[in-house]
Amino acid sequence: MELTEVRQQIQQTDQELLQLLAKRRKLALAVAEAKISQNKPIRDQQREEELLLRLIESGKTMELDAHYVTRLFHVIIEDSVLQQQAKLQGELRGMQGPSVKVAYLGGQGSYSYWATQKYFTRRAEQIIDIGCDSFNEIIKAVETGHADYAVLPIENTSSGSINEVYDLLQHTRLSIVGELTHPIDHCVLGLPGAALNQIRQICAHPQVIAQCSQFLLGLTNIKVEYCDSSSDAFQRVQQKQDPTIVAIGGEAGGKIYGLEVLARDLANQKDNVSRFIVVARKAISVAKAIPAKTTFIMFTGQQPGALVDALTVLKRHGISMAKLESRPIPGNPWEEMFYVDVLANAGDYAMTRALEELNRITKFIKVLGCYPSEDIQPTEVPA
Ligand SMILES: C=C(O[C@@H]1C=C(C(=O)O)C=C[C@H]1O)C(=O)O
Repeated sequence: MELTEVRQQIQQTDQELLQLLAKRRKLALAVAEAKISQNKPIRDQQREEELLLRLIESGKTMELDAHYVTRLFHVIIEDSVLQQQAKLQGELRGMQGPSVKVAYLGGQGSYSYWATQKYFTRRAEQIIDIGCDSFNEIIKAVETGHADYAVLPIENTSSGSINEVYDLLQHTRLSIVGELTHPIDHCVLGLPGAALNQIRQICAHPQVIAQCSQFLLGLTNIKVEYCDSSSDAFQRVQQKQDPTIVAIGGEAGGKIYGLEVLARDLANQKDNVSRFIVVARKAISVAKAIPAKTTFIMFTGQQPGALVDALTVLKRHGISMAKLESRPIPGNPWEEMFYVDVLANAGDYAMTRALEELNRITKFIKVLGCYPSEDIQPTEVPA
């Protein structure tokens, strides 16, 4: 067969795959409706396990190996669960009418830009993206009504918590209404013709520098220029037109600015993933059929055992903690505000009781938001 002919057949097959994926998505939404009327949880891992085992067996008869089949269906099932969750929350393609205005760090091509697209594509027909130069400006954009939502990075597997964002959350009346994780693949990006052994200057956001610290330690005589965002770094490299100046950022983002990859996989951790939060002026309540997270901040005072007592309240109510972070309280040297993420719905009986008790024993407590958990752990099946 001729190359062009085979390629045509591949194209036709891919088109059929897309149609089948779209059909499967629609069916998953029909399942969500049935679950809503029967008051059933969205996720059913037993069903997922049965389905995966059946597909693996059937794949073997077609010379498709188990690993390949499992990987593909993890992605498909994750999408299906997230579509169903968005539907149940009443957010699917109509979060606030047809379009949403979203504030985020940088411009087109920054990591926050991709996270914004990923989160809101499911939820709105049109995203009006409002790029900002700082986290402070992002918060202000939503507070003043200039934007409906903000997307903010809160932690990263290589560099840990993003303190600036934690500190801003202490002083805003905005609520956390969503979360998402997004893989962050750092690359060195330069003008066409640039070479890795000739670079003299690197432009990058300070968070990116922190996440690639080990790679940067191996370089000598290179100036590092801090930028407001990865897209700001790309823009600077594009404007300077000097092949010895490069940026660090994501490949897809760099492409928008005509930059090419000179090196990849720069992050200290192999799995470099950022968690983003979505904030809005109005808090939401999360449907019971969806796994929820609640984030609150508390000041316990410094008496012996104060934090243990607070955490014991969670333990007594059977509430699991996903994260505990402490940050200084401005104006009160050496006193700390604790940030707590728990795997619970703020509207549940146990959580309401726990919050009431915490209210009594702490000096200050505030719920920053309750939101659907988008951390869909894949169902593993025996090999
Ligand atoms: C579609 C369903 O909902 C979820 C998604 C599944 C899927 O995409 O196959 C399977 C089980 C559930 O976790 C279902 O329950 O059938």
